Amino acid sequence: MTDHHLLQAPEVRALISYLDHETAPMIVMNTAYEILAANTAYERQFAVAGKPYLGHKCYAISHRFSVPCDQAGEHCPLQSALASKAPDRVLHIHHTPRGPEHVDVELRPIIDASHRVIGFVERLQTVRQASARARGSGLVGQSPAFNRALGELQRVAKSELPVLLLGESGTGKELFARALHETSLRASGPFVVVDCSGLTETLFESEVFGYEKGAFTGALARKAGLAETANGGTLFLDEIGDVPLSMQVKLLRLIESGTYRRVGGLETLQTNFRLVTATHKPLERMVADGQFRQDLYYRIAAFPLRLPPLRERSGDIALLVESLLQRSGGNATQRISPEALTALGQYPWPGNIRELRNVIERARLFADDGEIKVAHLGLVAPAVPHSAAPLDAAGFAEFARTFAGTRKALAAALGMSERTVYRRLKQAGLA
Ligand SMILES: Nc1ncnc2c1ncn2[C@@H]1O[C@H](COP(=O)(O)OP(=O)(O)OP(=O)(O)O)[C@@H](O)[C@H]1O
Repeated sequence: MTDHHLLQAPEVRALISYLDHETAPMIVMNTAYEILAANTAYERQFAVAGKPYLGHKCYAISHRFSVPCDQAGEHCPLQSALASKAPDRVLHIHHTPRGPEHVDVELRPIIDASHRVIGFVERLQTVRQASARARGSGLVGQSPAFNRALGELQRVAKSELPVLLLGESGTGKELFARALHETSLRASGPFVVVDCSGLTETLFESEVFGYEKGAFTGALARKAGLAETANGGTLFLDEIGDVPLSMQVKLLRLIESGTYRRVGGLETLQTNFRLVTATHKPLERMVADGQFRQDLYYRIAAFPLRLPPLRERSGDIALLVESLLQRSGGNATQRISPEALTALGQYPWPGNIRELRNVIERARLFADDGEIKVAHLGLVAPAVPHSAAPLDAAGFAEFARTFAGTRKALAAALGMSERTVYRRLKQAGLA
């Protein structure tokens, strides 16, 4: 059902031959969502052998949907480009010959002489800084909450705007900061991390600004500060909310003018970095309470990017667990039982991914037969909330037999009273 009329228009044929020399994968579509043409880069990266795509709907090819994205709960760039007659951009997960991948999609309408949209050119760019498949390192995720954060990261990365990452502890702020750097135009420059928590005023100053020989006892040689090391790259100030008030003014000057002085030095030095900061603290409230300078706050908060806590992206837990199991230091053949995965999905994760990592690393030590079971997780309530289907006698006995904690912990994990647990243990012949 290819739109031959459009395809044969000389302008479109010229366009197709032009696109073929583009290094980015590109396709031409009509307003009925059908792929009319693709360039060589698309063919190479996205075409599946033996699976034709010409004349097929974009949503069927890229998403295996039977309806357009907007009817499947996702944003459809074609719909909005059609309505606005202007380009639209979105981050989607596409099926590729390699499996699901994050793809940055930009769609431009082709408009005819009477101002009608007659087709589109779509440019697809695979996002390499995050994976929608299990991977032993780096950012992984594919839940809507994760995709939203990643989409924002893609938007801001290529600008020079300072980014403020907001998220609870263990939500991956450092990984996001690194991904931002790697996506930015400074990717070939250094990525320098300063952990501002627990640094005293003097330590902060000498770490960030460096010092001259003899600036203080023990300063035996001149030392470059991290602001200097970050020249040409990205400076990531983690836990910016912990920077002492007295240091905030020096930091502000550094950020505003790129100038600073080493401790004990007279010379004003110049550096040039992209600033990324992160905090789990309520900075706005700290500004209101006088604990954080307002001018510094405005300076760093140009682009606040909220990282979702794990409980808002529980759809990613299986993917994260699989990724953690691929990490070195353990037995790569280990698996997780479906029940254990369900229990992980119901736990609230106050410590986020860091806590998940610790739970999995600990559980691996107990999984003698290669399978991580609920009891190995050591989760305390509400791992199995009251709303979950009650365990039958066999399920209860299996759970109780393999549970590593005390009877009290068992009761908590099952959301039962200790008396009920005792009664059921007796019934199962376990007490
Ligand atoms: N999306 C993700 N995919 C894979 N691993 C992740 C992801 N997010 C976080 N992690 C892992 O979780 C752990 C915590 O991440 P990270 O240190 O970046 O968190 P953080 O928010 O900076 O924590 P804190 O605020 O406590 O410093 C790390 O082991 C990291 O590799």
